[in-house]
Amino acid sequence: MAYIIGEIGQNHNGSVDIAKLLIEVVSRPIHDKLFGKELKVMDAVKLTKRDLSQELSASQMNRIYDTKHSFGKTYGEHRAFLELSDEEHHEVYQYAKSKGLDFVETLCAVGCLSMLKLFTPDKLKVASRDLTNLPLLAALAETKIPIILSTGMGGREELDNALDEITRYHSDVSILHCVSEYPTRHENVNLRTITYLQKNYPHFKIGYSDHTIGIATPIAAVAMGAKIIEKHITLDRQMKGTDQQGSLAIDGIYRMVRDLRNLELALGKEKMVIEESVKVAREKLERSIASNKNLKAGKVITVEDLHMLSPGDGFKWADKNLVIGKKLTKDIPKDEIIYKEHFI
Ligand SMILES: C=C(OP(=O)(O)O)C(=O)O
Repeated sequence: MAYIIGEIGQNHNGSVDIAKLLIEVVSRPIHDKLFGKELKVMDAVKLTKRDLSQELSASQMNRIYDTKHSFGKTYGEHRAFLELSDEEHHEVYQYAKSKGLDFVETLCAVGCLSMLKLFTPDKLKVASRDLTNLPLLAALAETKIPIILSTGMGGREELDNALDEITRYHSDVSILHCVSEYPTRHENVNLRTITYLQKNYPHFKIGYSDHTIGIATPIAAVAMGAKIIEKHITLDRQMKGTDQQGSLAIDGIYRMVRDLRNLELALGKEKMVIEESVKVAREKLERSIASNKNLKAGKVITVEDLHMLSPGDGFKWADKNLVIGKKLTKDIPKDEIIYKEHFI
């Protein structure tokens, strides 16, 4: 089953309570009315930690940021408002674990590793923008915590360099196909890259980090064999914040997980099998050899006497030679199935 990560990112709007509320919601199992079963929603939630001293150029940090989504007068103030402290990350981690969820953390700079003194996330995520940040990759890999690597801005060369760096320390690495376009238009998603990654990186788990609107693309990614799905989640798509509108709210999260889990069940086996469950329909609806006219006892059956009718519990046409040439032991009216006990 695919491992589903709910990316909270900055949709907590700087509030531990909002992060906890989201975790509370995605840790509640959903009851699938159609199939009468309970489904676990997310396997993990994810937060992102930035070190603002290692984030942006001074001019970018000091630029006026005056939009309806801004939480500060400058972009730097806005970012600072959205940043949770190490202790707050720890609190959210503990809450997620208490709710039975894994906790994944994107660490955006070497300075962020201080957080690991407080707790150990289940996995570390490398955001697409840091695929080429080899010093950061080395520092993350040195912790020996499993790594999930996103590739939304890179190609083969960048990915190979990143893997070379990380695998100097360990090889518990998963690779996520991703397109860093927000939101990603469907024509740019290139889901077939998942197949490319599966073929070219067979020793790594391949997944997909989604930025499209809606739920079709992550579900299709699972159909293509993605083993990890990351999707942005929010309490309400109308909330203040640049990422809220492109994220899935509760209803969408539930639908995605329900459809994705049902799809996994539906993928089933590769060979052609006649399932037990089909047998009822098969007996009722398939065709059997039947009389196409009134046939008298003693008649030797010929191909001209036969056609095919339902139900399907008699002879198949492929077995017609078991019937043709046999002598009827009783009258068979027109349009009746001819069974074994009707002839010798
Ligand atoms: C931006 C992130 O990831 P991705 O590149 O997969 O969107 C992240 O993990 O913070």
